[in-house]
Amino acid sequence: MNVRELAFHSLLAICKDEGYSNIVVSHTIQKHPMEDRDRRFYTELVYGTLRSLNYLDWIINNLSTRKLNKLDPVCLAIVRLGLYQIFGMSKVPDSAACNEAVKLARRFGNGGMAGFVNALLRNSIRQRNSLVIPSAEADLPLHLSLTYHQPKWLIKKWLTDYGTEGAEAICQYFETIPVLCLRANTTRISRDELLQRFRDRGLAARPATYAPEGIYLDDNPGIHTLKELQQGLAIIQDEPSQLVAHAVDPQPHEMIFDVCAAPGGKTTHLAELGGPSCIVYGGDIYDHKLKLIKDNAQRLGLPQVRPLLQNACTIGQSYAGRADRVLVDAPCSGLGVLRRKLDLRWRKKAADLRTLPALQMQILESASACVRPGGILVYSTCTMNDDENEKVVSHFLEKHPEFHAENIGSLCGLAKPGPYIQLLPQEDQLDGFFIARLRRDNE
Ligand SMILES: C[S@@+](CC[C@H](N)C(=O)[O-])C[C@H]1O[C@@H](n2cnc3c(N)ncnc32)[C@H](O)[C@@H]1O
Repeated sequence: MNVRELAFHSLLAICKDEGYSNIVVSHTIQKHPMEDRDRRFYTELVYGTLRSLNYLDWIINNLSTRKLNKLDPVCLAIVRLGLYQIFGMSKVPDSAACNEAVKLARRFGNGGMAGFVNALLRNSIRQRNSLVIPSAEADLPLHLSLTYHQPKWLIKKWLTDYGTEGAEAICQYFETIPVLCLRANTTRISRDELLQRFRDRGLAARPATYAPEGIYLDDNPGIHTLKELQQGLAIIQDEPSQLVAHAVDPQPHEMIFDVCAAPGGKTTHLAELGGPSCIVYGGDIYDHKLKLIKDNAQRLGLPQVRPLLQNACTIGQSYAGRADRVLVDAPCSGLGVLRRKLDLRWRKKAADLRTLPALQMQILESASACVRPGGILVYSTCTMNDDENEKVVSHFLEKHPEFHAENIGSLCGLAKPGPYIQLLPQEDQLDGFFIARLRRDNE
C-alpha cells in the first residue's frame, strides 16, 4: 500500500470512526513496516492534516458550494489530505498532491468524487493568493484559530483567561512538535547510564529540566526501535506527569492508592519511588484498562503494583482510612496536552468542560476518605482550567477542614507562588498541568 493511501485510511479511522490518532498511527506503522523516509512522510501527512483541520476546512468552505457536513467522509478525508500537501508541505509538488488525491478518489469513491476532488484542489492552487485568513483586527478569535489551528471556543476562553499575549503564546506552544520524553526506571538503571546508552547509539538525549528521571530524545528514532522500552528500562511519560509521583512522595512499607490509574504511568512511578515494600494499588473503572497497568508493571519489574477494578466515586466506602497516600489523577478536559492529542482539540466542545468539576469533586471526596489520619492526598490534572483545578481543590478544602494544602515546590524541584503547581505552556514551556498536595490532620 502506498504511503498516501495509508494516511488516507488512518484519517478516515480517526475522523469518521473516532479512533485515537496515536493508536491508529502506531498500529499502522506496526502493521505496515516502512522505510524511515516513508514513515516520516506518513506521520507528517496524518498529524499535519489533523493539526490544521480547521484551516483546511476553512479553505474547503471558501471554495465549495457543498456544505462540509454534506461531503462524503471518504471525499472529505481525500480533500483534506490533498489540501494539507498543497498548503502545508512545501516539498510536495502541487501536481503530485492533486494527481494522487484524484487516484484515491477514483479507487475509494467514484468518478464523480474524483471530478470534485480534482476541481477543488486545482481551484485552491489557482486561488492560493486570495485565500487570506481574516486579520486580527477584523476577528481576533478567528484569526488566532486559523493561524494556530485551535478551536475558536478555546481561543475565546484563553483570551478571557490570559489576555491576547497569553493566548497567542499558548497557541504558539501548542503548534510546536512535542519531543519524546522517557522516564528512566531507576530500579533497573540510573538516568545517567540510560542517557549514555542513547548517546552511544548516536541519539541526541538530554536530561529533563525538573523531573529527576526524565530524558528527552530530541531526534525521535521511532519508539519501535527503542529496545529499552521493551526491556523495561524506561517508559514514555511527559515531564509534568513525572512530577506527580514526587508530589505523592511514597515511602517504604506504605500503602498507596492511585484511584484513576490506567494505563499506569504514575502507578509504576509510585512503585519505583516507594520501593519493593511499598504496595501500590492502581485502580480504574474500566476492566480492559487494568491490563495496561498490569503489562506496564510487569515490563518494568514491579510486582508491588496491584491493579484494582473500582469506581473512584465510591472507593471511600470500601477502603476508609486504609491508605497512607492517595493519588487522584482525575479524568479532565486535557487542555494542557493539546500538542499531543490532535484529535482531542477538535472533539472537545465547551459544553464538555461543564460536567467535569462535579465528577472530579465526587472522586476527590470519596478518595479522600481512604486517607489515614496524617496521610497525603494528591490531586492532579493535565489541564489548565481553574474550574477543574484550583476551584475543585478550594471547594474540597472548604468542606473538609481536616485537610490542609502543602507546598510542593521542593518535592517537585519547581518554585511556584502558592501551594499548588499550575504549569502553563506560556510561562513554563511545558504542557499545562496541575498538582495539589493535601495532608489529613492527625486525629
Ligand atoms: C488522566 S487518566 C489517568 C492516567 C494515569 N494516572 C497515568 O498516569 O497513566 C484518568 C483515568 O481515570 C479513569 N477513570 C475515569 N473515571 C473513573 C472512575 N469513576 N473511577 C476510576 N477510574 C476512572 C479513566 O479510565 C482513565 O484511565
